[in-house]
Amino acid sequence: MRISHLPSQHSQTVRLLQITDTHLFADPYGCLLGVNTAASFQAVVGEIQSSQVEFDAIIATGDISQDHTAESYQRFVDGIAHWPQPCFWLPGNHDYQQEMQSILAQSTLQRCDSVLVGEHWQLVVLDSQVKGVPHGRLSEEQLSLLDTALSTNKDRHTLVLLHHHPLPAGSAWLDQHQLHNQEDFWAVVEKHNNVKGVVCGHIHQALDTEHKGRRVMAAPSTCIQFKPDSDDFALDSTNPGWREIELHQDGTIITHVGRLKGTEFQPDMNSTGY
Ligand SMILES: Nc1ncnc2c1ncn2[C@@H]1O[C@@H]2COP(=O)(O)O[C@H]2[C@H]1O
Ligand SMILES: [Fe+2]
Repeated sequence: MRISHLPSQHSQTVRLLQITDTHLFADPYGCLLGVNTAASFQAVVGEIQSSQVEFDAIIATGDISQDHTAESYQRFVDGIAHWPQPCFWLPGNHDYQQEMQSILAQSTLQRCDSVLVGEHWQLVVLDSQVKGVPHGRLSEEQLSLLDTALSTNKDRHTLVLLHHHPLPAGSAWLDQHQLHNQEDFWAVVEKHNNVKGVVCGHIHQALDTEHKGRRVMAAPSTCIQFKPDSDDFALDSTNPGWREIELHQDGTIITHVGRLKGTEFQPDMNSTGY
């Protein structure tokens, strides 16, 4: 297992910044359904800076690239390069692992399975990608990695990260692309009492709910947003954004979503998919 450490900083509380579904292209003018994804990503990074969001690490929960190019991954690296904090990342369905592994291994970026966070927490960072299809699945290896991390560090509160949503989000078109073996995932989680939260990307919308007694959160994409509770593909006019997650030493999670202001990154609302 690839294990990283994130020492706790000034206080015992650890603050994470979730950035997800950037869908970047090699082309700086590359657009997804009318939104220039490089520009919206840069705007989100700029807004996080100007609103002085404080965080100890970034978690990038997949779909970093839309075109699988090394340049698109480099664009992500460059976009966060001014931040000295580490970035822990995992692959989404749109990612190309070979390029990811080589480009996202620079400076502060790390692909690891588990992060021991301060004295009280751990992150388990899972790969739910099934090559070439939008839905997710956790392999036996990933399920066993989760099980091992949870039992080895049973005294640490745990936040599990994966790209695909491990519960129905409430939109039929999107739920066909959810984590397909979610019963297997929850069976492992339910064996242990230290999982305090699960964080995913993929659904391009904010979510903060409870499932099987555990907190489940997702963040807006830095580009286009999907309309909640729509059985057919539909975009939402809410702005690109991010999620901030505070991990407290007693196991409490405090979280909120930040978004851009204005109307610069409105997608083509009549799009029917991509
Ligand atoms: N109209 C559609 N119907 C079903 N799936 C779609 C449609 N448009 C896009 N998708 C896929 O659904 C995925 C959901 O989010 P992704 O960013 O992974 O990428 C999306 C596409 O792979
Ligand atoms: Fe996505």
